[in-house]
Amino acid sequence: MDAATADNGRILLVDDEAAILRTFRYCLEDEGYQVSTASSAPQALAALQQQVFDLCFLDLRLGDDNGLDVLAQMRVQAPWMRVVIVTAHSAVDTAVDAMQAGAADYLVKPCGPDQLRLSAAQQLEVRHMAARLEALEGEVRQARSELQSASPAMMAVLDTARQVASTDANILILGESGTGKGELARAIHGWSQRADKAMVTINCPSLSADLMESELFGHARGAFTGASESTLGRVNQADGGTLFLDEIGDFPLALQPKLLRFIQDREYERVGDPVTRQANVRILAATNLDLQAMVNEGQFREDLLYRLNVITLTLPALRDRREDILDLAERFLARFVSEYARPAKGFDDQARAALQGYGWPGNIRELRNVIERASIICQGECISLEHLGLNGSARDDVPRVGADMSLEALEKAHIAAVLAASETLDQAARTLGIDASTLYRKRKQFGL
Ligand SMILES: Nc1ncnc2c1ncn2[C@@H]1O[C@H](COP(=O)(O)OP(=O)(O)OP(=O)(O)O)[C@@H](O)[C@H]1O
Repeated sequence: MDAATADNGRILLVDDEAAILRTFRYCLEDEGYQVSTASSAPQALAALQQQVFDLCFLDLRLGDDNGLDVLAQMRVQAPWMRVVIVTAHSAVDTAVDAMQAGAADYLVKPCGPDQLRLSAAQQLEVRHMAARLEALEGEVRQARSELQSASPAMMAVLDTARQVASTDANILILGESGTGKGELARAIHGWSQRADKAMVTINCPSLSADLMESELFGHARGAFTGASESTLGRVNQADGGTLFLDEIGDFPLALQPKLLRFIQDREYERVGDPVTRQANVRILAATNLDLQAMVNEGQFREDLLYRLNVITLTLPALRDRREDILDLAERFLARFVSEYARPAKGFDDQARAALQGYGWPGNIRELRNVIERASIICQGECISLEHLGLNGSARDDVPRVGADMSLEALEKAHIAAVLAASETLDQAARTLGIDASTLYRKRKQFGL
C-alpha cells in the first residue's frame, strides 16, 4: 500500500449514503489517494473552494438537490477536475445527460472495488497527462518568449540549437560572459526528448578536483574524512536527462580523464566504491574561454574537447545583435516594474538611443542589471538617460594615463576595454600585440 499523498491524486467523494462514502473511501485510500468526502451539494461545493481536487465521484441523487446543477457548478469552479457520475441502474439516462454536460464517465451501482479502482486510475492518468501538457506548453511559451530574436546571427544559432536539441549529441555553447549560455542550455534541454527528466547544472569553477569528483559521481560512506553518508552524485540525478557543465574551462585537469571516460562509455564509479555504474546522460557544456588555446597550453585535454564539442553553438555578443536590445530592454522593464511595483512604463528617445548605442561589454546580464536599477530609481512613467547611468559606468571603466592607479589596474582596464571592442579573441590579442595564450593567461589572472 502506498502512503496517501496529494501527488498520487486528490479525490472528492459526494454521496448522501454514509455507508457508500465509507467503503469508497477505504478502497481509494488503500490505493494511496488522498480522499475527502461530502454528503450534500453545499458541502461538496464548499470543499471545492477550500482544496484542489483532481477527481470527483458524484452521486446525482443528493436529497433535494439536482445533481446536474451541482455538476454544472463544479465545471465552473474546477474545470480541470474529472467527474465520474455514480448512478443507480434505473437512472442511467440521467448519467448520459451528465456526460453531455461535461462528466468524464459513469459507474453503475452497485459497483465493486475493482471497478472503482480502475475508474480512478484511468481518470487520474488523464488528469495527470493534461497537467503535464499544460506545464510543457507553459515551458515552450516561456522558452520561445525568452529567446525570441530579430537578429540574423542569433536566429541562426537558435535554428541550429532547435535542430540538434532532439539528438543526443553533446553540445558546447560558446560566447562572452552574459550572452545567455545558461539560458540557451535550459532551452535546449526543454526542446529535447529528455525534457521531462532532470537538467542538472554544475558550476565548474566552484569546486576543487576532489570535491568535483564526489559531487559528480557520488561517494560511498567512509570514502574520506567527513563522508558520513553515501551520496548518489549529480550524474545519477541526471540519469535520463541532461548534465550542464557551466564554465567547463575551469573543470579540474586532474579529473578530466574520468569525465572523458564517463562521456565515452557512460560508466563511472563512486568515490570509495569499486562498483561500476551506468548513467544515460546528455552533456551540455559552456564556456567563455578559448578551449583550443587552453589545449595548446596543456590546461585542457584535447580528447575531452573533441567529445564535448560534437556541436558548437556560439552566441553573439549583444553589440552584434543590436536589433534585440530595445526588445530585451522592454521585456526586462516589464518584468522589474511588476516585481518591484514601480511606475515606469517605457523609455524616452534619448534613453532608447543610449541603450541602442552602448557597447554592452557585459552583454545581456549588464543590460538586465541596468534596467533593473533604472526601474527601481525612476519615480515617473518614463525612464530617461540619467536613470540608466551608462555614461557614468563607462567613464569609471576608462583608464586614464597618468591617473592615480597602478600599472596592473591600468593593464586590466585596457585589456577589458579591448576585449569588449573586439569581435574575436584573436583580434583582441592582435590589437594588444600579444599572442592568444598570453591573452588567455591575462584574462584568467584578472578574472576577465
Ligand atoms: N534571451 C534572454 N532573454 C532574457 N534574459 C536573458 C536572455 N539571455 C540571457 N538572459 C539573462 O541574462 C543573464 C545572463 O545569462 P546567462 O547566465 O545565461 O549568461 P552566460 O552566458 O551563461 O553568462 P556566464 O558566462 O557569465 O555564465 C541571466 O540573468 C539571464 O537570465
